[in-house]
Amino acid sequence: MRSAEPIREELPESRRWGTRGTAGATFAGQLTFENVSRRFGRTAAVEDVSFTLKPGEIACLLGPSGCGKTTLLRIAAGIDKPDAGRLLFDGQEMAGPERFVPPEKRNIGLMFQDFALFPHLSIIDNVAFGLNSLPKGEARGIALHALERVGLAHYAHSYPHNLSGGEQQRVALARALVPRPQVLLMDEPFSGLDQRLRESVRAETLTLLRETRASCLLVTHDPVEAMGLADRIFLMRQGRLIQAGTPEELYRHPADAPAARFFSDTDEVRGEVRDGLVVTPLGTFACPERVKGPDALVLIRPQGIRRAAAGETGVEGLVTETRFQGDDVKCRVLFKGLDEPLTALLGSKAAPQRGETALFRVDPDHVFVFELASLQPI
Ligand SMILES: Nc1ncnc2c1ncn2[C@@H]1O[C@H](COP(=O)(O)OP(=O)(O)OP(=O)(O)O)[C@@H](O)[C@H]1O
Repeated sequence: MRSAEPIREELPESRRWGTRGTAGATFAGQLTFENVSRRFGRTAAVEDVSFTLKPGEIACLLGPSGCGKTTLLRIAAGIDKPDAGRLLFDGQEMAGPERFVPPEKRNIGLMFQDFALFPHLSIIDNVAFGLNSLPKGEARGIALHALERVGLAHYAHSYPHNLSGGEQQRVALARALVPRPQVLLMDEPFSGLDQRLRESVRAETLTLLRETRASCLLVTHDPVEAMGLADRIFLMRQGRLIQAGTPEELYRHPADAPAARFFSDTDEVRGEVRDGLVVTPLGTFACPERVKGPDALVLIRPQGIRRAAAGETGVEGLVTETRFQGDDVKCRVLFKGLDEPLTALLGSKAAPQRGETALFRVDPDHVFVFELASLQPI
């Protein structure tokens, strides 16, 4: 049903979201967690976490279920309070021993995984909901502009149940962005979407976030999603911040063995530390200073094992299993000196047959050496 009310008014420049590439006047906020802890009974949901989300940055809180990501987001939003430590917004204390600023005074936007659109409100009224301090006509004008930007203006007078999951997600994003929050907090915003849709909605979300210039802290348990979206990743485990860095830093230089395992499949072999090197049946690798020996845990990514080229030396391995995967073939290769085969991801054109013996080389960029004690799973 179409409303008779006008929904478009001339907007002052500063209230417009703006068309692609012409973001309005929002100044991105900086969010600082300073030694934040939160307990629930005997559970330490968050323990002594410190980090800063920089202005305009898109960062992911990444970690397995129950590691404290949502608790941190709730503390940032003001839905929950820390037991210890402080939360600062642009240097001002929002939560701490002396002070608590309520959610509505924080200029922080929130978007949760179930989108939480109001079923009884039209799409345009859902988007205009957070603009209740403005006259209705102006609020609807801004909402319509935001809907145009996410390509859904034609649904302005429909209701949430008429829209697909991906469309509802875009409406929720428009709703979260129209009040021009300085920081947007998103909790698993793509988890309700199927795989194919997820990628396109994720790309669109990234474009919109860059356009509106809001700083964004996004919770996910999916390392691929975090690497595709984030300027920086904060990796959490059991309530603690394990590592912070760019996706490349975390992927190439994981802080510990569970962090390496979290970012991709790995096989593990034991190495012997000798004169600053670690010796394994697959070759000798540099040994980082943190590993004292005499034994070391060596993690090898499947993409780090390749076939030796003609004339190259290599380690002999027997291919015990092959699985075609399109561009790649996943092989299980048994090397001399090891009890179990390792997984190698080989280009399908160069892949050996099952039962074949071939020479292999291991790329040190995909090898990570840690103390042997680091067997704890993430
Ligand atoms: N209100 C609560 N009462 C009791 N325990 C809680 C409460 N909220 C969180 N916890 C516990 O705190 C820990 C961290 O929970 P949190 O929801 O922050 O983790 P998460 O990383 O966001 O997990 P998920 O990805 O499953 O949402 C968990 O052990 C959880 O059971």
